[in-house]
Amino acid sequence: MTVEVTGLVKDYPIRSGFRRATLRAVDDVSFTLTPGRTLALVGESGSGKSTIAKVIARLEAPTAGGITLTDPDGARVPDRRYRDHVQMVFQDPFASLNPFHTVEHHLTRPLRLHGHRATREDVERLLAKVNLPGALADRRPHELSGGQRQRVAIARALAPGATTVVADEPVSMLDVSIRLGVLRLLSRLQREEDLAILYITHDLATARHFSDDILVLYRGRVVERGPADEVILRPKHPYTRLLAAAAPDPDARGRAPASGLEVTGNPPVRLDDPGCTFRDRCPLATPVCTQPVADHRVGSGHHAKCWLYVDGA
Ligand SMILES: Nc1ncnc2c1ncn2[C@@H]1O[C@H](COP(=O)(O)OP(=O)(O)OP(=O)(O)O)[C@@H](O)[C@H]1O
Repeated sequence: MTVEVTGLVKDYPIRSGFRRATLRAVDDVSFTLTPGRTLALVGESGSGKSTIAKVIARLEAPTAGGITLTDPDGARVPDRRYRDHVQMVFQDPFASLNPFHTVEHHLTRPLRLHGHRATREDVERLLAKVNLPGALADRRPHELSGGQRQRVAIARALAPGATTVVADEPVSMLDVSIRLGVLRLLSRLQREEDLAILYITHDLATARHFSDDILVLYRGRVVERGPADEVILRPKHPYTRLLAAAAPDPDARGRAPASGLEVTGNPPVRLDDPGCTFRDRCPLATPVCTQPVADHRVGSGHHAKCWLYVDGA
C-alpha cells in the first residue's frame, strides 16, 4: 500500500486582536509513503509536523490537496478501508490509552472493529510482535512503564492490519534510556511487516539513523528533501544547515556555517507572501528571496528550495 500526499494545504482560522486571520500551517506539501521505507519529517516546533500527521490520519480535513492510498496494483483503496491501513502512534502514550481499560481491551477493540478475530491468542501474538509478554494483557496503563505503554500503542496501531504508521514524536516523552529500544522496534517492524512509516521528529540524529529519506519543514513548507545521510551530512538549505549545526549529534556538529543564527519560534506565515519563508532569519538572504522559488536538484534525489541553487541567481 502506498500513501500519496499531493499539494497538501491546511489553514486554521485565528484571531489577531479583534481581526480574524488565517494561519497557513501547511503549505503545498507533497510526498509518498512506500512499503518498507521510513520517511522522517523534521522541523522545529510549529513547523506543521503534527498538522500533517493529523491530516494523514484523517483526524483533520485538509484545506486543499489530496491523500490517496493505493494497493500494489495501483488501484485506489476506498475511503472506508483507509483506517484499516493507516494508523497513528501519538507522542504521549499515557494520554492515548484509556486508564480504565486493560491492555487486552485496547487491542481487541481495533481487531474487532476492523473485522479480525480477537481471541486472547491474537492479543498475545500482537504483544509478542512488540516484545511484550502475553501476561501484560490483563494490566491497565498505569501498571505499565512509559516504554511498555508506547509498545502497546504500537501494537494497537498494528491491530487493524496497518500497512502505514504515522509516528508523531513517538519517543520524545519517554525516558532517554528507553528511546532507542522503541525506535529499534519500529525499525524492525518496518522490515518484518513491510510497513511504510512517517517518523515525525525534531531530532535530526534519530531521523538520520532510523529513516531512509528526510523532508525538512519550515513554517509549513518543505525546504529540503532527500536521502537521510545526504540531507544531514550535506545540508543545502540555510535552514537545514542551522538545524544540523544546532543538533546534538556529534557527527553533525560544527559543520554548518550558521553563524549568528539561533533556532527560534515560528512567526505566522503570511498567505500573500510567495517568497522564501526563511529569508528573515537567513544570513545569505538577498532581495531575490522575496520571489517564489522552485525546488532545485542539489544531489542525487536531493532537492532544496533556495535561490542559492538557481543558476544565475
Ligand atoms: N487547531 C489549531 N488552530 C489554530 N492554529 C493551529 C491549530 N493547530 C495547529 N495550529 C498552528 O499551526 C502551526 C503548526 O502547528 P503544528 O502543531 O502542526 O506544528 P509542529 O511542527 O507539530 O509543532 P510541535 O513540534 O510543537 O508539535 C502552529 O503555528 C500552530 O500554532
